[in-house]
Amino acid sequence: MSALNDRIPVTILTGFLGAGKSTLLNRILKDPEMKDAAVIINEFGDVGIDHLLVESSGDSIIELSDGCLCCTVRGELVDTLANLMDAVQTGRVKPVKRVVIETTGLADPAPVMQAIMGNPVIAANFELDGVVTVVDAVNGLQTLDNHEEARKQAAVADRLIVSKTSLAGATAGLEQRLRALNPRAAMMDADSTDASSAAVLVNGLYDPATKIADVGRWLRDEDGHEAHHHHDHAGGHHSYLHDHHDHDGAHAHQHAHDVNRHDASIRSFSIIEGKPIDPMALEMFIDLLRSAHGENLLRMKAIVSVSDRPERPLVLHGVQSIFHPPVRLAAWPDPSDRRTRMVLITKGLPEAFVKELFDAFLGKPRIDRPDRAALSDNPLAIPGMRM
Ligand SMILES: Nc1nc2c(ncn2[C@@H]2O[C@H](COP(=O)(O)OP(=O)(O)OP(=O)(O)O)[C@@H](O)[C@H]2O)c(=O)[nH]1
Repeated sequence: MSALNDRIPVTILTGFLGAGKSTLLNRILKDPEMKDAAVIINEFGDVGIDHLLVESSGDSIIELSDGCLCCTVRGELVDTLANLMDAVQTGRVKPVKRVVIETTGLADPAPVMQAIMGNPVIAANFELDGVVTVVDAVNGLQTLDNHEEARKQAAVADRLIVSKTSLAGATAGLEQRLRALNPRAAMMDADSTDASSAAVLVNGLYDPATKIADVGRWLRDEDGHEAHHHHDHAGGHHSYLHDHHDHDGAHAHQHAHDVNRHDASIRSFSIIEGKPIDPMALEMFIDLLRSAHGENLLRMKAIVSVSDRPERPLVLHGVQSIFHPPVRLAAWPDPSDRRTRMVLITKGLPEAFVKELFDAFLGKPRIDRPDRAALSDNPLAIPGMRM
């Protein structure tokens, strides 16, 4: 076990769904100071996409396999940090100077923070250096109104990074709201050089006393919480150093659902398609989803095989009603898997509904379902589905 002053600094990078965490992380990882950093990504859903899109130069991305919505993955994070320490100490991986943990957008940050500060074995080897929270200037105010997790993410931050300012109008209202939640955090624009250098991760030992009083309470509450929160993950596992799992099989989760953690109407699911998709059908599907159901679509992330250029996949990002410009990758990140994979997080928008819509646009025949033309004429009408 290392001496306390050798502890590895850990930064938690958080922010609500689609705020721009991975975008910021990709920029920061280009800083030479990040050469010996390990990155832990906690991704929602049963199909990992983030690890394909975060560009790390070394073998340093650890994917927490299961960001299932009703779990905090605290136990898995503790195991991962312990295994990382073991791998460093036994020389299986090169020394690590810093760890960055990118949480899911729905994460309550308190249990993640407590996993580092409250576990004696972890706290002997790692120290929480700071929390960096990304807040999206376009959806930020509404998200803070609607989601407690987002308010907590902002309140615990040492640095508040406001993203997408070029897409938003005035940000004074958002800044005021953030100041009320967190009077002392440094606030910066995601486009600034300060935000994209490794220095943004360096803060000094985390100090809850610099935050609003609620923060200390959340952390104390969290200390007692784990004892009551039971997981039994049939597929519970983590991987590291690019040893990514295939998540396509059915994920059998059995755990006591903690209803206080998340809004029960929030669901995550994925769509996988083996055949390349006609670009027109894709555009119509996305357009309908965005325009008719955008407010229930908290997040959509996809890597798509499009029939016009199947060798160059398209990456799509939807955040509520905003779809960011799609990006064509030069090649498939993992050439052995060229399937379209879409991960969605919805609120009150059933999985079956979205899948039927997708199948209809793909022209997959089924007798009891309207075809693409009928859906485009009347987007809300799906027989048997009441929204
Ligand atoms: N214009 C603009 N777009 C941005 C900015 N930051 C992020 N985006 C876009 O927003 C979308 C989502 O960004 P991500 O970095 O994947 O967001 P995230 O917070 O990691 O998303 P989750 O992990 O799913 O919660 C992408 O299409 C980005 O290109 C920004 O500062 N300006």
